[in-house]
Amino acid sequence: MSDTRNDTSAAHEENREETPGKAPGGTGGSTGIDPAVRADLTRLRESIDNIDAAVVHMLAERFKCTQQVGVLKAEHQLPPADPDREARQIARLRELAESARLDPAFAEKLLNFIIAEVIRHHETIADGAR
Ligand SMILES: C=C(O[C@@H]1C=C(C(=O)O)C=C[C@H]1O)C(=O)O
Repeated sequence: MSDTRNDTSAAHEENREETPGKAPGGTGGSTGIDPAVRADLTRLRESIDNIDAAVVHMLAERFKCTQQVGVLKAEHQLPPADPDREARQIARLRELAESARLDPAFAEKLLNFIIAEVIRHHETIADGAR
């Protein structure tokens, strides 16, 4: 069978005996890892941590803006969701994702996830204004 997910070869069975997440052939943890590989992993993980921090800060700023939009909408009896605006944002984000070599479907899912939370906030703000 060519589907490696269903591979029952001896090598595959051997790999399955290793603890998931641990380097094969060593004592486990980081002790068996080549120092050069360890250094690369550390460097990359430091960048990942910085990026994750930037994402959190950017999201926090975005939610500060959307909260203000929610207050404006509640004050002027506007609906929490604006599907036309969302469609334009999704089209734009998909294009940006493509040029950045990010999966556009993933970018769309992420934006929809964020927008759903924003709409929930706007509904809460509107409920409080009633
Ligand atoms: C923030 C707004 O409210 C909602 C949330 C959006 C968003 O998070 O980008 C976009 C459209 C609306 O459904 C808005 O109308 O601009």
